[in-house]
Amino acid sequence: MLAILTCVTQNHDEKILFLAAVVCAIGIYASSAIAAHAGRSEGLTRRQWAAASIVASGCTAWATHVIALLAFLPGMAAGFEPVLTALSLILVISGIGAGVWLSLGERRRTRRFAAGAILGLGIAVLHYVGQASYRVTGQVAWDMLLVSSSILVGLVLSGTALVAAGERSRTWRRCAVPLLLSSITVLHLGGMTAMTLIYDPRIPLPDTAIAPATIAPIIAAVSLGLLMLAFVGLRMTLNAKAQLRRDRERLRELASLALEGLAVCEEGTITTANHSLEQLSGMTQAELIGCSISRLLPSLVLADLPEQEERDTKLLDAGGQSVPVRVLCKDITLGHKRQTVFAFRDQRERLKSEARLRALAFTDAVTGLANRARFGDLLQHHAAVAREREEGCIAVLMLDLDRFKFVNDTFGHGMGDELLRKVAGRLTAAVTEADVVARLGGDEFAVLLYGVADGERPQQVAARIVEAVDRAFLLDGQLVHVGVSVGIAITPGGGTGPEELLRNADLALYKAKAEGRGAFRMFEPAMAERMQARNRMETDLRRALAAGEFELHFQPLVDVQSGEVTAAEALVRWRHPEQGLISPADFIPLAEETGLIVPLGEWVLRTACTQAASWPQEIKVAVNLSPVQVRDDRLPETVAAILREIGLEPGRLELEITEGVLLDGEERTLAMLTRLRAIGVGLAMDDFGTGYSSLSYLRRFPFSKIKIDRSFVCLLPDDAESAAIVRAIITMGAGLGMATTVEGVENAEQYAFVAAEHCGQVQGYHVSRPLPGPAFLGFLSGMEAAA
Ligand SMILES: Nc1nc2c(ncn2[C@@H]2O[C@@H]3COP(=O)(O)O[C@H]4[C@@H](O)[C@H](n5cnc6c(=O)[nH]c(N)nc65)O[C@@H]4COP(=O)(O)O[C@H]3[C@H]2O)c(=O)[nH]1
Repeated sequence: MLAILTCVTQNHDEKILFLAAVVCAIGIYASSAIAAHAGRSEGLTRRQWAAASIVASGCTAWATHVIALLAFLPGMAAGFEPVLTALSLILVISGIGAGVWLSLGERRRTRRFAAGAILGLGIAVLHYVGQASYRVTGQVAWDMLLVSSSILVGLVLSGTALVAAGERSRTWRRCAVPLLLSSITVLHLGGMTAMTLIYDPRIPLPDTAIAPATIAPIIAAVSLGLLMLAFVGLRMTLNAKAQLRRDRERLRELASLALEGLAVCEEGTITTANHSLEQLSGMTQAELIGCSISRLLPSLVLADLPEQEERDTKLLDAGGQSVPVRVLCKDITLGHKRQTVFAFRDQRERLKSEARLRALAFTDAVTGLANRARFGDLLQHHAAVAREREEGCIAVLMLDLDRFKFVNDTFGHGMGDELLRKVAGRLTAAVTEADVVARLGGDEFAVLLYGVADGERPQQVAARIVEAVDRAFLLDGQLVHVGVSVGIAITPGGGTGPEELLRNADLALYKAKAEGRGAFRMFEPAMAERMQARNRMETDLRRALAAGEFELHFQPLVDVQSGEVTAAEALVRWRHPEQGLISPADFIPLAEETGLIVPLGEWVLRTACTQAASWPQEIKVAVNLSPVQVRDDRLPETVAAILREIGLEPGRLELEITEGVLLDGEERTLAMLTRLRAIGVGLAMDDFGTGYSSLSYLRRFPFSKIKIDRSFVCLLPDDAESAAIVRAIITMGAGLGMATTVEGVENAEQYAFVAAEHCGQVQGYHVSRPLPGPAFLGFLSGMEAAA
């Protein structure tokens, strides 16, 4: 170290040495400014400026070295061997070129270090080939230890310089030039100190040696070139900075208009942020600028963020709160610099409205209970869990309100909704918080219980529900009674999959309703079998209708006063190819459920009217109408058309309607019956006394006849209560101007009783059983002959 210091201070002309340093500094500035410009350029221009930068670097190193040699004071004549001097220039340009080329785009430090070492090697070769070209009148001796140590240190320094140049950190990058300068200095001064010149007049300077005075102008020209290049570089740098300022300003103006938060980053550090980002992050502009983007987006690996692809993540705001954001990043060139723009879209409102929508999609709007979709999801989930864990069962309770339609039609839909809300409240109160209550639609509710051990808890819950809904509801100041029927299916016997459970709970519900409503039933496998049999029958029924397997029997109605047959009731029969004659009680309910009653009823009506047309004029025909038919708006037109088609007088047709029809909604039924009456047909209230009959019904509805149900007749004449009822109805009918028919008269005593009570007509086995058409005609002839 001392030797180097002595060499610098004693063996060098300090002014020229200073000049070498100045040329070196100018050259390095020119090379790096041009290299930076190359980095900002594209394509061929980029390559050309990169080559110029390499040549400038080589020339800088070479000129510095030669000027430093000129500063050296050997104390004897000295000169430069031209070939080696030129070769040293070529070698240093090649070395620097190779080093730079290898380091371009290289992120691995070891590779960059190797590239830097190659670059350093070029400079070392420059020095030692250059020094070899330095000739004096004497001998040159070398301190090889110093040579090799200066090369080693020089290579390490130049390798480290290129490692630093490629680092992300600005501080490290700033160290690159001083490190490279140190490498050059060490190589030069080390080489100079290692060289010992021994004056020997016997060794003259070679003839070809160029005198220092001759090489000085060449060096001056090269230095001037470097100086010019430095100016060009300076100009380009200033332009680039101005461009960057303009671009940033323009971007800031644009960004201030954006509703989304925007941040422009340079190597992960925010350089520009807009007002929206300030609001989103709760940070001021001053806090944002210079802040690392990772501080805002801690959960995002920025290197993995593809360009132009939105990512949902969390933004950490000033208060440490996570704000859900959607981030989009894009690399842009700003004033020739690669920068990254991050756009932040606040997701809070979107997520809130999505959550609201999700809640709406899974909630029943009327009751606020879970809806069908939500119930289906929960059932699927819990059924899967129950299957996997094999512990605990789940139970599905299907509920159907018994008289909801009546309430809805009578009090209106607003009250119907109110009732549903009240029912929902009672259902929720009847279960625990862990259980799920849902409204599946209309008056259909469902309950899901999980973790049940056996049928005991589901049955207890069902009993509580039946009891709760059975209590009267106060609606618009009126007490309203509705009941509920419940069907229960429990895993695994009642099914394991969600659909199976629902289907089986439905079957149990069907059974509960069929057995009288206001009750609950557990699913039993026999129910499924019965349902299958029912399904088979339905298919059979459709086929029978097409195949003409139905026939009509007629039961005479006798006028008590005259003893003559005045009418006959048409009663349908199904002559099944295998099962023989099937009673209507066995298939009419199914035909009603499936809607098949409409075509079947039309067939009955047409057939009954056709047959009646061939009977004596004074005999009427009575046809039963199902409530389903009465609900059909086209019924009056159908009846009128059939009568017209057959040519039967409307007065000869009597339509029998059960009281149940009146429950369908008074106004609608009244309108329908009025339209039927307008055709001229008679209307009989069938099975009177069994349903919800009231005197007001009889007064309001245009019935021409009451048929007293046979349940009141079977105990006559001995049962005083039955006798009183029958007597009362006959009296009431007479009072209202309606004819009365007593059904189910099976013996002479009953006949005598009703005759004594002045009933109009009698129907029953005592007169005749229902007879096929020809037999009925035979019966009529028989009656005529007897008379
Ligand atoms: N025990 C007893 N029974 C007697 C006596 N006299 C008549 N019956 C039976 O009582 C039922 C009278 O018909 P309904 O009350 O209208 O009751 C009918 C009616 O509601 C329905 N029905 C029959 N045919 C039709 C039809 O064409 N359309 C519709 N919608 N319903 C029908 O099926 C029900 C049953 O019909 P059926 O089995 O034919 O049974 C008939 C008849 O056979 C008697 O003295 N003692």
